[in-house]
Amino acid sequence: MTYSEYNFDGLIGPTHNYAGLSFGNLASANNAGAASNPREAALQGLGKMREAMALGLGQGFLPPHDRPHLKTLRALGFTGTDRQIIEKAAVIEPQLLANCYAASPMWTANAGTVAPSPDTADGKVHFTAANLAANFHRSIEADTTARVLSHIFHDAQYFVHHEPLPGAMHFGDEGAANHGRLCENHGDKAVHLFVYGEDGETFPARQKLRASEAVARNHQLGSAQCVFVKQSAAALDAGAFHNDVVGVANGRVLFLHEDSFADRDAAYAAIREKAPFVEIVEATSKAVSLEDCIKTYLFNSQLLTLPGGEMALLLPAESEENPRVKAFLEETLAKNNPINRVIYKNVRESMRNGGGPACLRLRVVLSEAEASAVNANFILNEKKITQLEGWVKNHYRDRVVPDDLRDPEFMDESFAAMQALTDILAMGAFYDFQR
Ligand SMILES: NCCC[C@H](NC(=O)CCC(=O)O)C(=O)O
Repeated sequence: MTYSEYNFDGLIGPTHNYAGLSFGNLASANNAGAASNPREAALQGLGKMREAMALGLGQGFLPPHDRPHLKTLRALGFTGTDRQIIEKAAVIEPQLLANCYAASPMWTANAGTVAPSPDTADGKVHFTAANLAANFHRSIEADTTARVLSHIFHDAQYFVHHEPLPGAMHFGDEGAANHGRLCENHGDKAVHLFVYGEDGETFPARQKLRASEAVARNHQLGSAQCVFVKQSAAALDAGAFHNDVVGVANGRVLFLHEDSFADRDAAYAAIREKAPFVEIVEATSKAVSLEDCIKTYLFNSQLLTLPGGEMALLLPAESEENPRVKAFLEETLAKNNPINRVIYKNVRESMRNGGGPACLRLRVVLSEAEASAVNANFILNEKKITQLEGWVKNHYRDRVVPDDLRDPEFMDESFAAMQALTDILAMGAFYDFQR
């Protein structure tokens, strides 16, 4: 059977804005209150998807969520018509309103964790939507994300869905952003690398060990297939709120910063024991500081196996602009390792909220039969991506500032866009605002 990796990118929603909501995420804090450009953001995201398609890779997408999330505002005691809810929240709880307006479901690496069928005891593809309990604006994504995943991967013959983990931060789970899969070929039974954190001096850890263990149990992974590694407090405190800011795994390659893990040597030994084929490609602090990693998101790149077998890194443009990072990448290409191509893409609108190319995608390895059971409305081809670009151009603003969130007109526009999208994708009355 042939297995391929599909990247499901988040289609960036019409309310993309900079509200400074994520403590520990330096870009989010530094750009709080700045003007965003949702139209450009969504087109940059689609541009990245086009790049992966041009490389011959399978590309899907997950739709944005309905924002502002009125269901949350109603649950928190705001009453009246939709417009009245916005007007009241804008006066009484502007920060809460901003939380309910976040377009953060765009970062689908946090949508959930996936275990492909070669890895699981029952031979099915398992999904656990992330509870994203660490941040309020993200925690309200979990229900809709679970609904989206079950909608797209609907066929129970192939796909199993687990509810987001209960218990909020006790089982804080941020999905695939702290998870990597190591194997010689996508279709092999793989070793799963789960990275968890403990609070640093400055910033809190979002992913709990007990959550990673629960996901591994849900996904029916054997203990010989799982490695649980603690991230370093230094990386966390430097701004690596998700481990995918300092490392990425693909196939047999683990590409990372040497200060990613709390105990580097023990972590590498544990990984090598279960995945002896692993090739670790590392940046030393001397070559690239953690600060440069966080600024450029060098490791938040997509490490892609191309149809010919070579590997390419799809990096944010910020990595090309930093001379030390660029030199490290050139050195990496010249060395004897499977990475032999770099591609830089502009995803600046997302980067300014702390999300690079890897944050914007959820990887799902599928057999041919599984791929043909996926809801085809969410797999891209030239016609579909052109249609989505047209939808963005019709419905999105090119400038959003914090005060715009107070204006019910902006809500109406966002819902009109979402209504049009559900029509394009034949989703029916899918979102809370349509029910
Ligand atoms: N994987 C990348 C996630 C980035 C995301 N940023 C945000 O939610 C920022 C939103 C804002 O501040 O407006 C986060 O921190 O979880």
